[in-house]
Parts: sequence; structure tokens; C-alpha cells
Amino acid sequence: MRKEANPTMNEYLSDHVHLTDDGTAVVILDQTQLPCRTEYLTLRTAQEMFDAIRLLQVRGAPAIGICAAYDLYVLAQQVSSDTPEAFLTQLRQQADYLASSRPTAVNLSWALNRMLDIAAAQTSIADMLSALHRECIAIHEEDIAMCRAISEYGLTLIKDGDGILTHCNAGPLATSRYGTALGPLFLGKERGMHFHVFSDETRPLLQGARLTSYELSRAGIDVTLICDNMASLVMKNGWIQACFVGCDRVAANGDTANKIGTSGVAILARHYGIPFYVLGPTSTIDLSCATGADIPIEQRDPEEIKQKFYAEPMALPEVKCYNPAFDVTDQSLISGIVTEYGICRAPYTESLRTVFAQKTAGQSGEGRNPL
Ligand SMILES: CSC[C@H]1O[C@H](OP(=O)(O)O)[C@H](O)[C@@H]1O
Repeated sequence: MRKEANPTMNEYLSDHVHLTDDGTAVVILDQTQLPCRTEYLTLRTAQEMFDAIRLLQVRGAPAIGICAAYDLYVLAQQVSSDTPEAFLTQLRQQADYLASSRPTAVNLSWALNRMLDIAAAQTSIADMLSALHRECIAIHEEDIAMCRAISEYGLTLIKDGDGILTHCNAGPLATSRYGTALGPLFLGKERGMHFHVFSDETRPLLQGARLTSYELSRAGIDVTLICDNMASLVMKNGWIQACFVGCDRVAANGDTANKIGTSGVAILARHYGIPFYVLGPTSTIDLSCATGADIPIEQRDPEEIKQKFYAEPMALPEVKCYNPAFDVTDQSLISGIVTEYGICRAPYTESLRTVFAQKTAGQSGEGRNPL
């Protein structure tokens, strides 16, 4: 990715995942160290790559997919095999290992399968490596374009001066550039618009506190950090005109898996009559999941609840914890699903299928809303 001279926050962060100049390693901005420390990690081994995703050093559905694509290209260069068939077998094993790092964000398996398909279409190992190199860069650059298109459509849903509530982080750090839920806010800022963002801190890993408020405040976008249990009051006060959230997997009927707590925000928004929008690229839609019940929900280490961000444990070691990383928002609570092809409205089973038909036809989604 090009480094912009005097980059804006948006441009600066779009390089948070990239290949080294010689293409033999992946460099990521370690998101577990933000906002206090800006530290980069260089990933060369499958274990380092698996851990980086598992530990949320790189996170966010699109960003995970982009990173995994780069990861697989780097690992492909390390495969020693005599035949294309043996090469592909070893590559599939590496892809399966990376895919096992986190189950919910469909972009991870989507990106890895796309890389495997392009490799399988080649007839020599040299051609496989060239194709993998082109494909991982294409996945990254397409995500920039998708997030830009999502931002345009999302911006049509809000007006200058609006209050927006968001949950977790779906900005450039979770994607490539702009982001999904935060994309319209970055784009609006570029056009001189002003918004008042209320960012849920998003326990237990505090992506909203550590990442969203970092991205927005450094970009000069007004942001107020709140505890997750304050969302109801800020909505009741009339400070919120829309809720924008990202997504990790959208089922065929529109049920959406996103960071734990999202479904609660959607229920509150419905209670207060506030529109609730999911924003995400079509690479996050999984038509093979009929409903949200089919989406695997990642269960994470209970220590993230009791200890992770405290000088000392906040609960006795013997206390059981339940730590699902995501929940599913019922499609009936979603006002619209904003993709790079436009704003999908209910019934989502039909509108999401229309979007996929366009995508399959290779039509550009920019600039029109066919839905
Ligand atoms: C633009 S997708 C971002 C999505 O991913 C986050 O999960 P995590 O931080 O665990 O990777 C969260 O669900 C965001 O909405």
C-alpha cells in the first residue's frame, strides 16, 4: 500500500496490515497495544499468524480476511514440494490451520478459500505463487473500494450534526480504509460534515474505548466514550439519530453476528424508535447460513472478563464466566444492511440475494442503489 505524504488518520491506518517490501512476511499494527503504544509485528510463521488473529493483534472481519490472504501468500513461499498437487495439499493444510483461529468472521474462510481457488486454477508452482501474490493484493485493494462504496451509501442515511451510536470497532483498523460502520463518518468528515459519535467501550476487550475513540478523535471527529450500560440513557436523551455497527457474518435472512452486546443495542434502538443499521461488505454475507442460528459463535477465555484489563482480578478465580465474543441480532431489528452494492432492506432474503446476483454478474456497486 502506498504511504501517503502527511497521511490522514484514515490513510495512515489503511497500512495497518501489509506485506514487507520483499513479500516474505506480513507486518501488522498490534491492535492489543493501542491506544497507548504503536507497535508493529512481523509475521513469518503459521503460528505467529494464527496467534495474531486469535489474540486480536489483528482483528475485524475484513482485516482478518486481508491479513489471512497475505499470510497464505507468505506461507506459500515456504512450501517445499516437487509437484503442484503436493504444493496445493500443503497450502490447504496451512489455510485450514489459519481458518481455525477464529470461527465467526466469515471473511477469514472467504479470503483463504479465494486464495486456494486461484492457486488451484494454475498449472505450475511458479504460476501459483504469482497468482497468490496478485490475489492477496487484490483482496486488500477491493476492500478499500468496498468500504468507500459502503461509506457513500451509509452517508445517505445521516445528516450533518447527527448523533451516531456505535459498538465495538468497525473503522479502518477493522478493515482497510474508512471502515464499515465508521466509514460514513470519515467520509462525511472529509466533506466538512460534523457528527457526534457515542462509542460503546465494548467490554470485555474494549475495542470501542481503545480503537474507535482512538481512530475518531485522532481524525478530528467528535466522539464521546460511554460504558456499554449507558447506551439506553443516551438514546433516551435524544442524542442518537442512528446506530451504525459492523458485522462478522450476515445470514441469508439478514440475521447478523457482530460483537457481543450488539443485539442489545438493536433492541434499545427499536424501543426508542432509532434506526439501527448494519454496515459491511458482501464478503461478510454468508448465504450458506440460512439464519443466525447457523452462525458459529466464538467462545473466548474467561480471563478476558476477570483479569484482562485490571491490575488484579475483579472476581475470584473459581467464579465461572461466560464469554461469547459475538451475538446475533435478529433481522427484524435491523433497519437496513449497507453493502458496497447499496442499502438492503427487508425482506433480506430477497435483497441480499439481489446483491449477490449483482456481485456474481461482476457489476460494480459504486454509485447506484439498485435495491
Ligand atoms: C468491520 S467488521 C468489525 C467487527 O469485528 C469485530 O470483532 P473483533 O473485534 O472481535 O474482531 C466487531 O464484531 C466489529 O463489528
